[in-house]
Amino acid sequence: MLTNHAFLTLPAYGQLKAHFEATESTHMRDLFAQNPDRFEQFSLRFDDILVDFSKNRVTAETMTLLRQLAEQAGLTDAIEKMFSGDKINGTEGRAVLHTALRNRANTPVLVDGADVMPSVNAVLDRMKSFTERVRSGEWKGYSGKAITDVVNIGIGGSDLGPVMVTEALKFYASDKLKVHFVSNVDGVHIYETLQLVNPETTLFLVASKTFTTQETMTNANSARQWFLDNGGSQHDVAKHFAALSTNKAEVEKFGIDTENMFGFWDWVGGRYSLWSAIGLSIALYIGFDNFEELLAGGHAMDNHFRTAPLDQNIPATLALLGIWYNNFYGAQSEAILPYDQYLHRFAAYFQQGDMESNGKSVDRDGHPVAYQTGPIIWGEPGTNGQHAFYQLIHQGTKLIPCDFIAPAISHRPMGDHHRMLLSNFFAQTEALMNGKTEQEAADELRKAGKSDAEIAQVAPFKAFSGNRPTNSILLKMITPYTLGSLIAMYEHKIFTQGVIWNIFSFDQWGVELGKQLANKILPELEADTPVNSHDSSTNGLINVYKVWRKN
Ligand SMILES: O=P(O)(O)OC[C@H]1O[C@H](O)[C@H](O)[C@@H](O)[C@@H]1O
Repeated sequence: MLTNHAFLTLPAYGQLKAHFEATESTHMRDLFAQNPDRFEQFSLRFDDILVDFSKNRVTAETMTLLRQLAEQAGLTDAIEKMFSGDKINGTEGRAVLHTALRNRANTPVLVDGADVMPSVNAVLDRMKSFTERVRSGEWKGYSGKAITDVVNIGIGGSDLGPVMVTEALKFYASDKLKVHFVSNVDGVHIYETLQLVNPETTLFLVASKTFTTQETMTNANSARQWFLDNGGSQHDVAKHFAALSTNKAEVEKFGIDTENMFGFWDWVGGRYSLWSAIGLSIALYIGFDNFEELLAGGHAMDNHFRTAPLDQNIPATLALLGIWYNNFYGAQSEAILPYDQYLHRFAAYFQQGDMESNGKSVDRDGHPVAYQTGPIIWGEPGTNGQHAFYQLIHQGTKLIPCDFIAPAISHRPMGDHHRMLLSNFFAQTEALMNGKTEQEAADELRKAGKSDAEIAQVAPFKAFSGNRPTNSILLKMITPYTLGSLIAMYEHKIFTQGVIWNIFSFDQWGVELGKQLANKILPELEADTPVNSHDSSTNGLINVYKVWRKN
């Protein structure tokens, strides 16, 4: 278990508060003017990843105090506890070991005294041979044809990771095998997906840690029914359905041959599970060697996080910067802005990763917290975002720290596209930092021949305050390896923040209440008689629905 502490009474917290008050009005423009080494001083490199955090509202003193905060919160000890299988998921009494799934060094990792690595390796071996059989065409559908389409049925952590990674690594995909993802319980999702595939050549992966999730089981049942209605027999199900789960009993009950079950363990959190059997759709799509590269990249970042001193530690640095804005500047959200179309689901993926982990308001002692915890995570790929919501980031009243992410080399070099894309990346972070004074805006208008009256009228609207913080994360290329490192980097950032806020990052009780109520409401929707057991709004909505559905 993690050691508890009171975040607000850590000595560094008080010092940071005073430091914040003393430096809040400092403009980054001045910090850059005063310190020509700012880029060298405030950037870190790891393999082919450069993290430039110099465009933040920090000085060397800020970073020192933030690192003290991490030390006082027991970060070093907490990291060791996570990696060595302590039950740091306190409310569920579980270890947190997604790092063991990508432990390519194969050193023993103990849970309750037993090394988990032999089981991890055994599942990886089975995933490998299955992947190779399907990709080579050796695995046949019921009519003797090779598999052409994989449909992953899962939701939350059993969907978002595979979706994000298969999109991000599309360049590495085989053109013989397509992947599709069905998550929403809205029948439209499975309906539209089934329009695209043929039962003879489709493999369904039912991905669910618990194998009890309503959406996934409903979609899996509909997929099986469609398969049986369109030429497949009960006997053929074994050739077309595999399960990715921790729950063998439920897999058997559903009727999937446990030969086709790829297991994992309760110490893998759903939102950290793409490294486990849940990643089978990734392996099938990009090949097992590439899946192993993804694991290797994650493992390399694990080693960095575990061993690098705090002033060199990339995930810890990003976490501390997040805390600086979240807890001192009162920032409510963080934007993740990938300048890479293949990373278009990256922000959505870390929406779950971060918000489900650190969206907590009770500390590890069970007391309500008196400070802000996890931020709202959102974002869209550049340059689309620039033409939609960047206005507010540049000139709105809210402070929104942004992570800009881009590869230096595009997998699809097309004319001048990539240079244009990157010129936008660099320009945006520069503009957000520097801004434009009203005087500069007025000078530009004067040069353009505007009258004094026009200038006085328009210049205030053309000024940019600047001083808006960004991290620039530049990768040489988005390869399976660098993507693995990038994902692990954010995972450990989230972990670090949870440790400092003294909250449990690996449970998600907040998703339960809505599920329970939906289960209560579902049977009420069957009858045509009106309901009156809820509040007037819920009753009113249900009763109008009951009337309207008849037309
Ligand atoms: O993989 P499953 O057991 O089907 O769970 C799928 C999802 O269910 C819940 O909503 C949890 O909050 C998520 O963390 C989880 O990823």
